[in-house]
Amino acid sequence: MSEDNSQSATEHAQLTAIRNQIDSIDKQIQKLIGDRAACAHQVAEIKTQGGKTDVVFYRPEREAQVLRAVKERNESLLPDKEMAKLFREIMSTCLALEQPISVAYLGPEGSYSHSSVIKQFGTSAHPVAVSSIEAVFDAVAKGEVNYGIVPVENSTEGEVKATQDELLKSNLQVSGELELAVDHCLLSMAQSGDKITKVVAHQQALGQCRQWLKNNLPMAQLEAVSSNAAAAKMAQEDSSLAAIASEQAADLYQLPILEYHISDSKENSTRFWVLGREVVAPSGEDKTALVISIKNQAGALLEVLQAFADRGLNMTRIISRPSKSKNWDYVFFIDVLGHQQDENLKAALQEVQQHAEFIKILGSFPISPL
Ligand SMILES: O=C(O)C(=O)C[C@]1(C(=O)O)C=C[C@@H](O)C=C1
Repeated sequence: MSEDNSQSATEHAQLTAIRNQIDSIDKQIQKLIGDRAACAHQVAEIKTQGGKTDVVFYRPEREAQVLRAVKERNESLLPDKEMAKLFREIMSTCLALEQPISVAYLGPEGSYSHSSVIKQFGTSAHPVAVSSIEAVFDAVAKGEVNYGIVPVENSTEGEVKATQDELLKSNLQVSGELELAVDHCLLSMAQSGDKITKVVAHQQALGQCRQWLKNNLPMAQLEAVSSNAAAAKMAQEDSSLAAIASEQAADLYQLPILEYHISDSKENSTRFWVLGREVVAPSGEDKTALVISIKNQAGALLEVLQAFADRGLNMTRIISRPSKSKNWDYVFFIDVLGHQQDENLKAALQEVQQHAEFIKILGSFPISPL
């Protein structure tokens, strides 16, 4: 036997041994996942006992606690977030066993909103594409879907005005929050960059990759289209085109990724909110979103801010928007750490009420562990 062969025989024996170990571990994992699913089934029976019909199966506060615990006890070679993602998927299938969950998002398929549905609910949820942010609110309010997901704020572009304006009118609850890295890729059927004559993408994506395009595809024409997902569809049919879109869009439209991470700012990310019809219980690490209009008197806004500051409550965001009821009249959207059932936040909100003409709690929800 040559040295090479003997080496590969040793390697073969080593691989066989470790693969046997993997097989045995997989068997145990499978058995335990099956046991976990049986528990979820029992949870559903408990939730529906006595013939209850208005049952809430999805419990974001519990999911956040499970995922935080997974990250906390992780001592493996896998990063905390990757380990949490695996459990995100396990819970997604367990929840689907209790009740299939439908989630409306701003389509088309392959958009960043679509990715946010999968990140928050896992792949067992049913994403339902609708054509506007207003339509997401509508679908949840009418009970056509269980939940909705809307973009709230982009790290480079700022707040999403349509979402803020709908929140002001709506009676829905903000039930969750997640942040999604907006990491653009260049997708094309072309064999190489020099075969690309045109780059298609949503105007915003073209803007976010302007420098990269100038440096790497200086000769290509740039064309703005309705969405990045629509651009991916076009690139699928014409190999002289390249689209800017997400890795998920590449998967969906079966387009090769010629280049990853082409955004000029590597930190570009969007925050999304989950919209539901139920109030979410405290998870231990929560945030509360509210909207207020203040009395037209000197120092009223300062009094509001003071009510939070006096109690050591961390305000993570404040933005103003026209109230739309009177010219030059504004409302303030405020995010503060804590749950509306926490004693100190409750007291702060009562004090805020004294200085506000109007106050609406949009919801308390878990800070995302993902
Ligand atoms: O604890 C519950 O209420 C469950 O329904 C179980 C479970 C899980 O798989 O852990 C599933 C779905 C919920 O969103 C939260 C948790």
